[in-house]
Amino acid sequence: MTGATFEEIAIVGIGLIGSSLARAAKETGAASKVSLYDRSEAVRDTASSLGLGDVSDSLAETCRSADCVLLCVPVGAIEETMRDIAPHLKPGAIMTDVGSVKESALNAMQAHCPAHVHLIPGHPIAGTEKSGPKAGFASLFRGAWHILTPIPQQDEAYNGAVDRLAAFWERLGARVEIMDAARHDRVLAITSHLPHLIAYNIVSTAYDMESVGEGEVVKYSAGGFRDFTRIAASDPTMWRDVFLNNKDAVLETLGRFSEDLAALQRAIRWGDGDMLMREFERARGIRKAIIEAGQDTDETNFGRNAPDKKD
Ligand SMILES: NC(=O)C1=CN([C@@H]2O[C@H](COP(=O)(O)OP(=O)(O)OC[C@H]3O[C@@H](n4cnc5c(N)ncnc54)[C@H](O)[C@@H]3O)[C@@H](O)[C@H]2O)C=CC1
Ligand SMILES: O=C(O)C(=O)Cc1ccc(O)cc1
Repeated sequence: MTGATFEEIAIVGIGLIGSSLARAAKETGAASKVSLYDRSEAVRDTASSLGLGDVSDSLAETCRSADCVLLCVPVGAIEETMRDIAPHLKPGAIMTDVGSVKESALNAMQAHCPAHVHLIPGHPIAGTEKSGPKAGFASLFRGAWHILTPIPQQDEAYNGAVDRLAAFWERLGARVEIMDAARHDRVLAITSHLPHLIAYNIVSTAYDMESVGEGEVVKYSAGGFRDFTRIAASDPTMWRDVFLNNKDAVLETLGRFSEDLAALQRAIRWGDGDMLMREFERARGIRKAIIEAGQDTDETNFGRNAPDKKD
């Protein structure tokens, strides 16, 4: 495609996602100008030295002439950041975010977003356990889903803005899906949020086992446990905010999970091998379906396509 989708984008929050966006927008030509802001001076300095775009120490300056502002901060910081950005947005601009929870993000942004701006929340289903500007990379969104949760029943100009934002993400290589915010939160509770909670919990249990020393856990950790430790290395602030902001859906999913886990516990106790076989075979089927749907290629597998950099 020739010509940028947006003349100028502003990225607020230059961590893993914000810096990946900056790199991808430049590499694909989706934006002619990339303006960046982070509240941390150290992060701004790193972003400048990495050449990610025009880094400013003024949030107002960063957002003033942007056609699209992308909020890439932890979910718990969305409301205050939106409040600070609001007076500086130009009429007709698109305001979006990348938060992992969508209903609370929508409410937080809607509370402050001016009427002359098109508010379209979004969430890239792509990431890694790393954080910070050095951890980002341009191919992160390639082949991954990007979910947009627009406000229903808006006018034609709004719908046009949704199409434009979708075109931007597609230019970065993402596949765009439109979804209701509450539904997004229920789906992600089981496919992303609960797996992270389980990972944090299994690592914590291993730490606390009196009968197995920490050294042995590190030394003999087999594939399964190692995979959990990767996920449990994710940013604590980000995940605290996810759980506090998707409380209802996570608690409901956790309830079902605990019941199913108790059933497996029972099957082990009573030697019910048939039940274990039934459950394990069904789980294998889901894995097969994910592979067949092309969701576990090198392009889309979380983290696997990340350059192995320390942050
Ligand atoms: N890490 C991941 O794998 C994914 C994260 N997300 C979402 O993306 C968002 C950002 O996550 P990451 O990039 O991983 O985090 P990160 O920790 O790498 O970066 C966040 C950045 O936001 C900055 N920040 C915090 N509060 C701010 C504020 N008030 N004003 C300006 N900057 C502020 C921090 O200084 C930091 O540089 C989160 O909402 C997260 O839920 C979405 C998909 C994947
Ligand atoms: O690293 C992993 O395994 C992930 O699950 C990445 C991830 C984290 C949070 C999101 O909202 C989306 C993707």
